[in-house]
Amino acid sequence: MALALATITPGKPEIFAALQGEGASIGRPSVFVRLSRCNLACRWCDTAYTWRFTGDNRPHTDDVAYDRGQNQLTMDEAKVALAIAELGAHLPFPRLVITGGEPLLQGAALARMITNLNMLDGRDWHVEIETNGSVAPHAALDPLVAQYNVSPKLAHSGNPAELALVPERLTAWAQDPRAWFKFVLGVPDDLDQVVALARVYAIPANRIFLMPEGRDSQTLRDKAIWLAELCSTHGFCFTDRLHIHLSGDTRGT
Ligand SMILES: Nc1nc2[nH]cc(C(=O)O)c2c(=O)[nH]1
Ligand code: SF4
Ligand SMILES: [Mg+2]
Repeated sequence: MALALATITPGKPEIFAALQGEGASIGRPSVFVRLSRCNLACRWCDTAYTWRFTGDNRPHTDDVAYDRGQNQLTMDEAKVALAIAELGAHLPFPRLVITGGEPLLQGAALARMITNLNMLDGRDWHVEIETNGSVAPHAALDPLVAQYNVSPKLAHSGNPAELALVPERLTAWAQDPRAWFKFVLGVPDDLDQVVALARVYAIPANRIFLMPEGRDSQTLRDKAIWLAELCSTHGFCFTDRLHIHLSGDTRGT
């Protein structure tokens, strides 16, 4: 059985070790696996190579169409588990961040992969899933997940709200203590939507992170100035994008 993964270079799966760069676990040493495919299409998506394949003309700031054969790789679940175990063998607290794309589109295969990983490693990995929050986790996957990093997409993403903001899902995440919310803001006015969602779905403010939208260090610094101020005023948490400051917008980091 297989997973569709993103690639670092053609033929090389995007599985790597790095510090978690965003959110509640920022700075923690982790192994990452990036899955291919997404159900949304954000204009400013920094991983459009996971979904914007040739023939997909949905709007994106880069307007690049990616060759599927070069940017997507089908890999046996057992081999994915082995690659993760090798990269994490030295970690005293094994943490796996599963990202994408939208990883919850491959929930059943992920459940098998994680079960395999825990068995072959002999330790129970702390699994975090980065999700856009519009897809329900597969029943077999959910008990294997310690943390959901839920990033619902606001209007500036360009997605229709009925695709990006699914009421039953937002209600469920708000009630799940494993779920941390991470809202990407482009301009200060985007905050109004966060405040409205937090109110409608009763999302606790101490589980809400605001993150600047940007793919280079200077943009993040510029936006951090007003975003940090908004966090202080409204009682939300701030998160930077550590990996962008360290490595720029680079695959496998
Ligand atoms: N270091 C690092 N941390 C991350 N946290 C979330 C990431 C993502 O792309 O979802 C990411 C990533 O791509 N790299
Ligand atoms: S939900 Fe995430 S992976 Fe999908 S298009 Fe938006 S930013 Fe990209
Ligand atoms: Mg990212």
